Amino acid sequence: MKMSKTTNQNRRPSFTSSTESSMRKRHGPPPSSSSAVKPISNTAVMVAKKRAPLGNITNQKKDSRIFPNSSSADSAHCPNKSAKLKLAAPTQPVCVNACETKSTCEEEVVPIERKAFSNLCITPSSDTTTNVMSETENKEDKFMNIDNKDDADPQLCATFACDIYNHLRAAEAKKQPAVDYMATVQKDVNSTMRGILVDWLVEVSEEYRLVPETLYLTVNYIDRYLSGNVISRQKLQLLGVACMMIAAKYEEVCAPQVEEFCYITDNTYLKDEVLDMESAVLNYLKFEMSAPTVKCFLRRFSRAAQGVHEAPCMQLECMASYIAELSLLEYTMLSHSPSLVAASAIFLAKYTLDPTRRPWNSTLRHYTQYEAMELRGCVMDLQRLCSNAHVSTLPAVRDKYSQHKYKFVAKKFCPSIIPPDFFKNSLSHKNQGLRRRMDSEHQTMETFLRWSAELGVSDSTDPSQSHDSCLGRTLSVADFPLAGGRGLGAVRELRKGELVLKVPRNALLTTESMVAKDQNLRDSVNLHRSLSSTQILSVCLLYEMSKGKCSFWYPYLVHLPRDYDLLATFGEFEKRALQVEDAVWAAEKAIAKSQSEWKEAVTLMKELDLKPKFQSLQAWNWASATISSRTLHIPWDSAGCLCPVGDLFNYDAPGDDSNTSGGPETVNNAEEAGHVVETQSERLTDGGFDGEANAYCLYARRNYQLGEQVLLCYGTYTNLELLEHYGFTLDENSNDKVFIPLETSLYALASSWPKDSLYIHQDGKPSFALVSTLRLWLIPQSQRDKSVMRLVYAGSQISVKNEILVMKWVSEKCRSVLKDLPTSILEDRVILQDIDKLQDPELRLEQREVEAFGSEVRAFLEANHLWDLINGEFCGKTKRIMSKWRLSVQWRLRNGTRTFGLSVYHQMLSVDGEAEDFSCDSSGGYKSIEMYKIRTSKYANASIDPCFPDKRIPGELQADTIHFFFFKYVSISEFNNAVYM
Ligand SMILES: C[S@@+](CC[C@H](N)C(=O)[O-])C[C@H]1O[C@@H](n2cnc3c(N)ncnc32)[C@H](O)[C@@H]1O
Repeated sequence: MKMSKTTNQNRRPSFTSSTESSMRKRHGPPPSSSSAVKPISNTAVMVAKKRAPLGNITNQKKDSRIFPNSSSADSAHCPNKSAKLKLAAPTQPVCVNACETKSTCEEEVVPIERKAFSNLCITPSSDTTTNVMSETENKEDKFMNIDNKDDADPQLCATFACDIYNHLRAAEAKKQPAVDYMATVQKDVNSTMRGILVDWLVEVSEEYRLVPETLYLTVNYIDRYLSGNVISRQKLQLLGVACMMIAAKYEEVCAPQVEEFCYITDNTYLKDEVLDMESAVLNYLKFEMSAPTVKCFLRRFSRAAQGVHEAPCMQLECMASYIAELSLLEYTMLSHSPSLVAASAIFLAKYTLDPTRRPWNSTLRHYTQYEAMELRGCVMDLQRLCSNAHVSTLPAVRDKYSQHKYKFVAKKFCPSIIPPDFFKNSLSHKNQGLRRRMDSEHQTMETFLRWSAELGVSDSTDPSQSHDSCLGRTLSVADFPLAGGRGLGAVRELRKGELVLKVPRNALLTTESMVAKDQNLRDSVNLHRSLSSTQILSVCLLYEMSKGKCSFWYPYLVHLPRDYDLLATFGEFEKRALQVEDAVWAAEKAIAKSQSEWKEAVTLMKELDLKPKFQSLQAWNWASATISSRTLHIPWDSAGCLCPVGDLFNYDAPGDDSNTSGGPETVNNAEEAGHVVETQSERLTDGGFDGEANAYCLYARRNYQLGEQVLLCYGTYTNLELLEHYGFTLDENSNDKVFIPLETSLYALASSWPKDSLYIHQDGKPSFALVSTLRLWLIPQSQRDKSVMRLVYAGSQISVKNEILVMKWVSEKCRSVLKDLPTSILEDRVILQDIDKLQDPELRLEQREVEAFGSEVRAFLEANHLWDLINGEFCGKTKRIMSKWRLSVQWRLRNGTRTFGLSVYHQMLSVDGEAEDFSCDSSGGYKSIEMYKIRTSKYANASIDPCFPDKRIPGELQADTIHFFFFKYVSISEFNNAVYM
């Protein structure tokens, strides 16, 4: 993880620039003032009243009865309102706090002592510092009995809770509306109108301060009525108020009168009409007015989510209520039962408030009777609603929960990804082994963080705050399955440039610090100064490892990965699977280098009397990989240092302007302009050794939301380099380069540019040096005079003919490279899927799936004698080989896709370019092709571009636009059809 040699002082100013605008870009504008706290006043009431809820949809005339054009005179209405509002204060929940009786809850119950309240959201407490273990899988996941019979609160109905809850679960199916009534019953109304109605009712219930149960029951009555009665759009609002009136009579201590329901519709309906509708609803529902709504379940599940805390966690309750109320707006949510929506709302609320923790646990599983897996579909639907809430045209729920009294939960960021692992039922007896392992990892992590704190490692700038963990005020260890695995998450919002971690020099593992603690090591190392500093650090690391618990750094060392996926650790199969000559060669070189360095260092290891297992090549590979992937740069040793806690940051590639802060990230642009080649010192960094502080200081490279992973830029790397030094690749890596083999004479001609400047960019475009060299190479030698050379070095085209030759040549070259590779892009995708299937221990492969495996998968199974083990448990070694093989396929797929990109790009441009009359300009590169006409109908028909809704490409497009167009919006198969057919 080599950090830049750039000093902290050089880097810091770049972090101080304001990040407001970039945050806006990423997260949209801040909430408008309209979503801020709204005063409850008569004026506010009138705001609710005056809305014409279905107007947009029904195209009603302004004077239509259902959507009256309200006037300011209305505000004089309802003289008793304020008195009534006071009377109608929310009632306490009645029977919904169902709890379970002892008979059904006895298994596994752990006696609970009442604890002090602790908030569930991430707070800078030491509780939140060790999130590397999921909640369900660590020792804290003890089942908690939430039905304490001695509970003083009779409303909790502890004795009958279980029976009540079971009854509600059984009853919910009976009181459910049809899930498809819009399609099968209704003719004039649709789900959008229903949404508008519910949105308005949310506002009404807020203005009249009705209890939440009233709102939920209202919506239940509406849906049940609509399930069997066709209604016109003009009557939809009437149905809404009639249902709310019934629900209010059922739930409220002091329900609003019928006149008030007429008034709230701006007297659109007469009193008799409302009463008639009330009677129709009651008759249709056969006076069965109680129904288990989401709210019924939510109350109990929310209690289960909080365990046995004295005081409720308001933030969790508000968040879950917000999510559940959003579900009311959405007709399609009717397909989920209320208990499922309630459980899923709790799941998502917990996850939103603390994305670093597994939201589901044994207590929730027990009381909701849902496994995490069963919630998945519903949680995803709710997450979609939350993510879209800020752009929704139905703002009432969002506005309501943007208020202080609801803890502003609607303003909380809803993470877009939920780790699939969180839906796994990991407490089954099958996973006991895993759980034990995670328990122990959890404990050692706690020990490690405590040990680090004692050494002065801290994520707090306030030295007076002494804690028994070095984290918790700024960062927390967490698992990010899709972005590097174990890493560090933000436990609060972080500002760009903020110091997030400080690791004092005495905590760093360096050759110097290790030899300082061991005379024997120092003496031996001094005799082997011919070894490189990295070799010496490797030996010191192995030596330290061999000490086991006696090592000063033992708490740190136990957390190092046991194995790595760096190129040097690849076996023959994985190496060959890279397919591309350059990559295979890089792997061979890395393997050979590791071997030769090991051989050179063996003598020193022998002298140190290391146990044979620490002297082996395997141990050496481990030590070298540890150093390659985890060291940070320090000024006094080129091998770098191992930085406890600091090496838990995962990687973020430089290159995104909104993330970075000017300066070195312009490397690509510089290259484009011909000023090629970055140096190590130009690489981006987010920290460095600060001599004054005598500590390694790490800074936030951008703003972070609570719960987001905090990343570090280790430097600028292509995917092959990432694989070589760190053992992973990125799908979106703006620094990736693809090298296609070129003719020797071409390399000779390009001698003024370094060889590695002739490449294809991540977006499929050729590099400046490659285009320029080709332009020159493709004209006869006799014509390469001074004026031509000047044009070439200025980045300009030489002639139309020459330019087309360049395009054709590149296109052909790329296609022939792709053709020569053993597998196609499509096949690679299938191989990746097959590897995933093989790696999934929960998936049982059908015979026909196994038979359909392609030759590479078969060869792998053959080479590793795995045929008999399919659907069985692979051993650790096999799993490791498989993950390396997967990396190879992933790398070559990404590489091939870029080559394909270039091939297609040129193919397309040259086909049309040939027929066109275009003039060269001096802007250089392919920008000069901006006047190409895309007029062939085959391209126009192939277009599927949201930017051009009429599905036609406009007559003239800039080259960049064409490029963008083809790679972002047209799939490879569509493009194949368009271009090659
Ligand atoms: C300095 S360590 C980071 C912490 C590491 N994840 C851990 O658990 O200790 C670097 C290693 O993390 C993993 N890693 C870091 N960033 C990654 C990313 N963006 N994608 C995938 N893996 C990543 C790679 O295995 C890499 O070698």
